[in-house]
Amino acid sequence: MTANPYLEISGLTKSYGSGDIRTQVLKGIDASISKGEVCVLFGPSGSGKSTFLNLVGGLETVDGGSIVVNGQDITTLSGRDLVEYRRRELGFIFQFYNLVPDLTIRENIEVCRHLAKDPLPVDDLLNSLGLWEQRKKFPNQVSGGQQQRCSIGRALVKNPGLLLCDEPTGALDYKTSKEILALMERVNKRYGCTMVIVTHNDAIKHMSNHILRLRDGVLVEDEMNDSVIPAFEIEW
Ligand SMILES: Nc1ncnc2c1ncn2[C@@H]1O[C@H](COP(=O)(O)OP(=O)(O)OP(=O)(O)O)[C@@H](O)[C@H]1O
Repeated sequence: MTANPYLEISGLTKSYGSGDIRTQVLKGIDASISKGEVCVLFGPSGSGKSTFLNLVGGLETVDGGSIVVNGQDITTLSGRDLVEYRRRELGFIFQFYNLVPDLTIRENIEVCRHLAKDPLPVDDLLNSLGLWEQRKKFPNQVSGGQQQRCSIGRALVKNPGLLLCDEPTGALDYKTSKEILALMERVNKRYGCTMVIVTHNDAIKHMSNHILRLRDGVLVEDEMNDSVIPAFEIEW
């Protein structure tokens, strides 16, 4: 167990369906993630990675177990409290950017600012994400990598404690993927947010402090990595 965990998961279970077609997707997961860690979650297709992320993100309800985030068991929350948890504590980054096409890059980031009590300054974010020159453009006028930078900005502007990333480089080419990973590394250092990254890309483990691996709904690997390699030096 990690001392002073930021995210502590105990006995987490989840199934879908009912009767004969009931599938047990998560079969009792225990995991502890410290504040500021970059944690990567691997596993074959169908092993339960997205389900895990959705439960931690409060997007789905658990069958059993607890998910304590920053001292609060989110499995006991409902309605407004759950909305408040997602607003206050979480940023989501997905494979597809889901930007609003009619808003500029700057506006796509700004639109989430009012959700937070203590948002980050947008100009500062645009600069640290390398988007200052693109700030007045619309999503279809910038590259895929720049759109992903913008979606990272949208997740970050709320100043979340926890960034949940589902295949953040899945739609990007090799060079752009490395740039985005390097950016996430800088973001983690600069803003101190804890990251959980779901990916199929095994190379990402080298830039992570903590490696989790699911197989068929069971956690089969839970290792700390003491020799983190900067994203730009990783080859795959
Ligand atoms: N809403 C749902 N209803 C029924 N079954 C579901 C639902 N969501 C996920 N599943 C099933 O749960 C299992 C785990 O799915 P999940 O998406 O968590 O896996 P994953 O490891 O993220 O896979 P991938 O790498 O392909 O995205 C799969 O068998 C999937 O079909």
